[in-house]
This record gives sequence, C-alpha cells and structure tokens, in this order.
Amino acid sequence: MNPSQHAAKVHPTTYVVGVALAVGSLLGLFLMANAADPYMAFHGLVFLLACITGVFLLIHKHYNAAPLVTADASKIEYNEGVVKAGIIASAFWGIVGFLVGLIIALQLAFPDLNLDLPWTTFGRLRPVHTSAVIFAFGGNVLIATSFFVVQRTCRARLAGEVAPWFVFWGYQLFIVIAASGYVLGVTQSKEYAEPEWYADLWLTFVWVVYLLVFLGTLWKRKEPHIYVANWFYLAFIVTIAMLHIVNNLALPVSLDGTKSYSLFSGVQDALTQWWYGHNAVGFFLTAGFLGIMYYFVPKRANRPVYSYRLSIIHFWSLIFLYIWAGPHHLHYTALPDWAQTLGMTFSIMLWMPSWGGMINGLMTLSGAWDKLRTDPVLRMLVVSVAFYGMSTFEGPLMSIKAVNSLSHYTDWTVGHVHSGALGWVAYVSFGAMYHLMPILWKRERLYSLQLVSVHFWISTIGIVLYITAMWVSGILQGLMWRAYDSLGFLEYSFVETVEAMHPFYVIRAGGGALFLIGALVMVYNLWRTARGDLRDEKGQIATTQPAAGQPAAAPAE
Ligand code: HEM
Ligand code: HEM
Ligand SMILES: [Cu+2]
Repeated sequence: MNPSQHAAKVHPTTYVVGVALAVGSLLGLFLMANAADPYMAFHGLVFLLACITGVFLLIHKHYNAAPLVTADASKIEYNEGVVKAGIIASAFWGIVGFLVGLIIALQLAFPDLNLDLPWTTFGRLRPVHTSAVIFAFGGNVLIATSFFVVQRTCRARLAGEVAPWFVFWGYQLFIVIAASGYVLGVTQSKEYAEPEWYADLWLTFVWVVYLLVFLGTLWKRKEPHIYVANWFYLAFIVTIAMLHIVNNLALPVSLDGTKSYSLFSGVQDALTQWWYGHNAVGFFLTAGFLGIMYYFVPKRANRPVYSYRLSIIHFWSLIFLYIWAGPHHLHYTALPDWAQTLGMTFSIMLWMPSWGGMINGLMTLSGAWDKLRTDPVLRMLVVSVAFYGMSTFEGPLMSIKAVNSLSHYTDWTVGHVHSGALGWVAYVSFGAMYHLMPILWKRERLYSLQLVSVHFWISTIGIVLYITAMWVSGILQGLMWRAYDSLGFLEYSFVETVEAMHPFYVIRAGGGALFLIGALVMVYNLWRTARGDLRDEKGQIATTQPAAGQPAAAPAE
C-alpha cells in the first residue's frame, strides 16, 4: 500500500467522530443561545469552538496521514505524535500550575494581592492551582508516558488512530472548561472535584476512551508478558474512573444551567468526598507515577527492576490498602469513631507497601550508583523516589489520631502535600520528560545536561525551603491554637496565629519561586533539544547536531 492509497481510504471511525463533532457543535450553539446562566453560555461557546477545531483537525489528519506500513514490515510504527503533544502540554500546564501556586503563596503572605476582584481572589485561584498541577500537568504526563510505555513494552502500535488524539484534545478541553469555570465562580465545592456536572460528564466520556485505547493496545501486544508499569497505569485509569463517577453523582438543577446538587449529604457526603480525595492521591498521584517509576528508572539506569516479585506484592497490597484509608481526612468529625480508627489502621499498614515500592525503585540502581555522578536526569528520578519514601512515612504518622489532632487544619498538611507533590510527582515527571525528549524528537541527547543539573539544584533548594517552612509554621500554628493560660483561657487570638505565619509564608513563596525558575530552565532545555541544538558543556558554545561522519559528543548516560 502506498501513501496515496492510504490517504484515500477513510477509516469508518473518522466518519463517526466527524458526525459526533457536528452534533457537538450544534449542542454548543444551542447552549450558547439558550443557557440558564451566562457561565453555561460561555462554556457552550468554548464547546462549539472546540468541536469546530476538531473538524478541521480531522480533515487535516485525513489528508496528511502518514503511511502506516513502512518498507520494513518487521518494524513497529509507534504512535509518537500524541506522546509528543502530551509532553508539550505537560510543560505548558506545569508552568501555568506552578505560576498560579506562586501567586496564591504570595497572596497568603501579602493579602493585598487578592486585588479585591472576585476572579483573582485566593478562593478562586486555589482550585486553579490544584487542578492545574494535579490534573493538567500530572494528567498530561500520565497520558503521555502511559501511551509511550504501553506501546514499547507491548511492542504494538497504540490502538486506534483518532481515539488517542481524541483523548488528548478532549482532556485539554476538560481542563479549559474546569479552570475557566473556577475563575468565574462555577464550582461544586468538593476539593479536587470542583468542576460542575457537565464538565464531569465530559471527562467520564474522555476517560472511557482512554481506558479503551490502553486496553486495546494491551490486547494487540506481541509480548506475552504484561510489564509491571502497565499494571500500575491500568489500576490508575480504572480506579480514577470509579472514584470520579461515584463522587460526582449529582442532580443538575436544569440541563441548561451550571448548578447541581450532590446526591449525598451530611457525613455520607464527607466520607464519599474523602474516599475520593484520598484515593486520588493513591491512584492518580501514586499508582500512576509508580508506573512512570517502573519504566523510567530501570531504563535510565540501564538495569533490570530490582525485584519483580516485590513489584507484584507491593502492587496488590498497595491497591488493597489505599482504598480504606480515606477516613484519616475526617478525624474528630461526625464520622463514627470506628470508621476513623479503621482509616488510621489502614494508613499505618500502608507504610509497608509504599516502602516496598521505594526499595524496589532505589535498589534498581544496585551496581549503577556511579551513574548518579554523571547523569542529573537519573539523579532527579532517584531523589523523587526518596521523596516518595519520605512523604509515605509522614502520611502514616499524620494519620495517627493523636498526631492528627495537632497537624489537622495546619500548614503541616500543606507541607506533607508538597513534599509528595514537588519531590515525588513533579520530579519523577521531570525525569521522564528529560528522558523522553531526545527519543521522541530523534535527537542524539538533551541540549544540555548541565542545565538539568542547574534545574535540579535550584528546585531542590526550593522544595526544601517550602517544606521546612511549612513544618515550622504548621507545628507553631497547631501549638498556638491549643495553648491555654493558667485560667483556662485560650492564650492566643486567631489573628495572632495568622500573624505568626507571615515569615514562613514569605519563605514558602521564595521556595516556590525557585521551583518555578527551575521549571523554566527545563522548558528552555527541552525547547533547544527539540530544535536539535547541542550545548558544548566545556566551551559553553551552542552548536547544532553534528553532521554525519563527524564524531558525536559522548552522551553522558
Ligand atoms: C511552584 C510550586 C508550588 C507552589 C508555590 C505551591 C503553592 C501552594 C499554595 C500556596 C497552596 C495553598 C495552601 C493553603 O491553602 O494554605 C497550595 C495547595 C496545594 N498544592 Fe501547591 N504549590 C506548588 C506546586 C504544586 C505541585 C507541583 C502540586 C502537585 C503535583 C501541588 C499540589 C497542591 C495541592 C494538592 C494543594 C492543596 C493542599 C491541601 O489542601 O492541603 N502544588 N500550593
Ligand atoms: C502511605 C501514604 C500516605 C498516607 C497514609 C497519607 C496520609 C495523609 C494524612 C493523614 C493527611 C492529613 C489529613 C488531614 O489531617 O486533613 C494527608 C493529606 C494529604 N496527603 Fe497524604 N498520605 C500519604 C501519602 C501521600 C502522597 C505520596 C501524596 C502526594 C503525592 C499525598 C498527598 C496528600 C494530599 C494532597 C493531602 C491533603 C488533602 C487535603 O486536605 O486537601 N499523600 N495524607
Ligand atoms: Cu489521605
């Protein structure tokens, strides 16, 4: 089959998607014209524009389709375009998310920065930050790496041609609708599940297609064995679908308005929400990123996984234990006491499988520790695993009711979150992005390993400033709240405790700024790599890739 023959043949799914996009455009137009509130009208417009763009992309793809069968039939043509798009989106949303994080950190230190406008207040920007970093940055990293890893480890091209692109663009549309909604004040007020019912429905649809693409690729595999990274990715995709659907069960007030009411109320609502919230940590921020660890750490170190048996044991115990630990977010609330104790017990047990994963990741470097000296990308990956170990030690500690009575509601929690988020999630993502960049853009190596080192050190100092400031401020805050004088009166008024936090909030913002600068250095390095530039690390002169025949610079890995 030659390219022209291929381009002439229209795959039936192309028609189906084309018709769906046309219907979607009409729906968007209808909502724009008939919405019950201006926010729905705006989101109708966004949906309309997205569908029209989709039609153009479909037509473009049809006429520019690359031939799927190459001269060498034994070579598998991996779908790398969508992985590339995912990496670019990750870099973009990462910068947005870190920047908004820095802005809200500055707002806590200097409240005037709320600007007295509804759209720019802390309350609206905070969910923009959490969703941008977790779902937009983290989500795109997970989609991109899972699409890459499942193809390579199954030795099969990604299932579907339009479907993976639908997952990618559909997910970006969800992010835009969610974030613009927050700024306008559209929220159902469930932490990490703020988007309203229509955005939730859209995400459900996109997510099911994601699951089908992933399963379809596993199905086509030429490798009899399913590599452990895929187990973690699959657990992440399936469980997130379940959590998302149950926690978002709600009744919209009308089909053309944004507002809805949750099906749950009172303590049932709280329990469902934190079953969701905790397992979003367990399956989005942990299982998914463990999938990344299990592929990229062995690859980068060029060593096999330390223990395959340990990976299976810790996989099953991790997913079994995580799902019960949610009540540790509801200590000393109206939740029955036995449920709180159950949550605490499972959280403490969770320490073991978590450290099983950490040990497996770290010990994979046995015999390759020297590479840490020369390869800053591997260093980033290893430090991420160490942070994973640290935050999964701190978590079980904080779940103990006596400890939680001090830590709950304080900045200690925020510090715990960011040692996991910055140290583990972001670092393992950066490592994977650095590793993938030269492979996807067919470059000999990264533009500059020295710049990776610069990124590593700037952001490590940033993380340390962030989490130490939060430990001190959190414990100080907790102690001030519970201090009584000799007559039994509270020692401090609330505003005094707020004032005491100020210096730590300034330090945290400084740490966040360093983290953001580090990420900007990374984006620069990735961009130069994509362009094909190489930095001569000694002479510091930028050159382009060496021509054929010329000796290539020695790769540092
Ligand atoms: C430049 C980097 C970052 C800065 C300056 C920053 C700053 C902040 C601030 C100021 C808050 C609000 C804390 C409060 O309400 O008291 C926050 C919350 C949060 N951030 Fe970040 N952040 C950064 C990066 C990240 C990343 C990379 C992630 C995840 C991958 C993340 C996840 C979260 C989460 C989950 C919360 C909610 C915490 C809670 O409710 O306890 N952040 N962040
Ligand atoms: C064994 C593992 C872990 C356990 C047992 C655990 C336990 C806890 C506990 C007890 C809290 C405080 C609840 C409260 O007082 O409100 C908490 C909060 C949190 N943890 Fe962990 N943690 C673990 C690992 C992680 C990791 C690896 C991450 C991130 C990648 C993470 C992200 C969070 C977030 C985002 C919150 C804040 C939720 C909120 O209030 O908005 N945790 N965790
Ligand atoms: Cu939790």
